[in-house]
Amino acid sequence: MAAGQGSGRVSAPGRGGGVRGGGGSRWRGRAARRRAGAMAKAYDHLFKLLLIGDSGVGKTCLIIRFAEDNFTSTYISTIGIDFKIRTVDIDGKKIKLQVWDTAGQERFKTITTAYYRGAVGIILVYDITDEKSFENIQNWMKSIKENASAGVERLLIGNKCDMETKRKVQRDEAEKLAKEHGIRFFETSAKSSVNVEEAFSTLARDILQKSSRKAAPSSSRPLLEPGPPRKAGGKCSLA
Ligand SMILES: Nc1nc2c(ncn2[C@@H]2O[C@H](COP(=O)(O)OP(=O)(O)OP(=O)(O)O)[C@@H](O)[C@H]2O)c(=O)[nH]1
Repeated sequence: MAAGQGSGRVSAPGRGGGVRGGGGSRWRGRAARRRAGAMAKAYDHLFKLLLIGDSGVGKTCLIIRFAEDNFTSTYISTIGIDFKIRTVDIDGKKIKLQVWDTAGQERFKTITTAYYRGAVGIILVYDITDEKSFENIQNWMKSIKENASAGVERLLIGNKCDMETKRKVQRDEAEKLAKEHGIRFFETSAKSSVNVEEAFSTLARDILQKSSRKAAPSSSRPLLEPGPPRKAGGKCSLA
C-alpha cells in the first residue's frame, strides 16, 4: 500500500517542512516549477493531517508505525512540531498524506496550534491506560474549535490497547464521546500494530469523499505553512 515516504522537522512556525520552492533567479524559478510539476503528477491529492493529544499518549509512535511500520519503546518527547509523509492508494486515487506530529506538552501550544489551520484532518489521541488523557480530549476539541478550519475532519483514537490489564478508559465511554461529537473512533496499538493503518486510511477516505462531494479545486492543494489562529479485531475496537 505504501507508495512513498519521507519526513521533515520544523523548529518554528513558518520555517519550511521541506516542500518549498526555491526563489532567486529565473532559472531556479523554472526548475522549481518543473520539480513541482513532476511532484504534482506523483499523487492525486495531498492531505495534511495533524495528531494532537496529551504528552506521552503515543502520537509519535502512531505516526512512525503508519509511515515506517516501526516501533520503539524509548520515549523521546516531541519538541515543537515534526512531520512524516506516506502515500497511500485509496479508492484508486494516490493520496499523499503529510502527517504532522505535535508536541503534547503545554509549553509548545503556541507553536502547535499555529499549524491547526492548514490541516484537513485532525486525529485526537488519548491513552486507554491514562484517564486524564481521555478527560483532556474535551480541551483538545476546544482547541480545534478555536484554531482549526471549520470543515476539518476529526477522528478519535484510544491508543495503547495492547495494555488491556492497565485499562482505565472503557471503550463505551469513548464511543459515547465520539458519537456526541459525530466523529469516528478507533482503539489502536502502535506497539502491536493494531488498527493504525485502518484509522489513517479511514480518515483519508472520509476527507477524499468529502472533497469529491464539494469538488473544490483547492482540495488537493497542500497547506504547509501555519495560518493565523482563527476565532472561531482483537482487543481493540473501532466504531
Ligand atoms: N504499550 C504501548 N506503548 C506505547 C504505544 N504507543 C506509544 N507507546 C509508548 O508511550 C511512550 C510515549 O510515546 P510517544 O509516541 O513518544 O508519545 P507522544 O504522544 O508523541 O508524546 P509527546 O511527544 O510528549 O507529545 C513511549 O515510551 C512509547 O514507546 C502503544 O501502542 N503501546
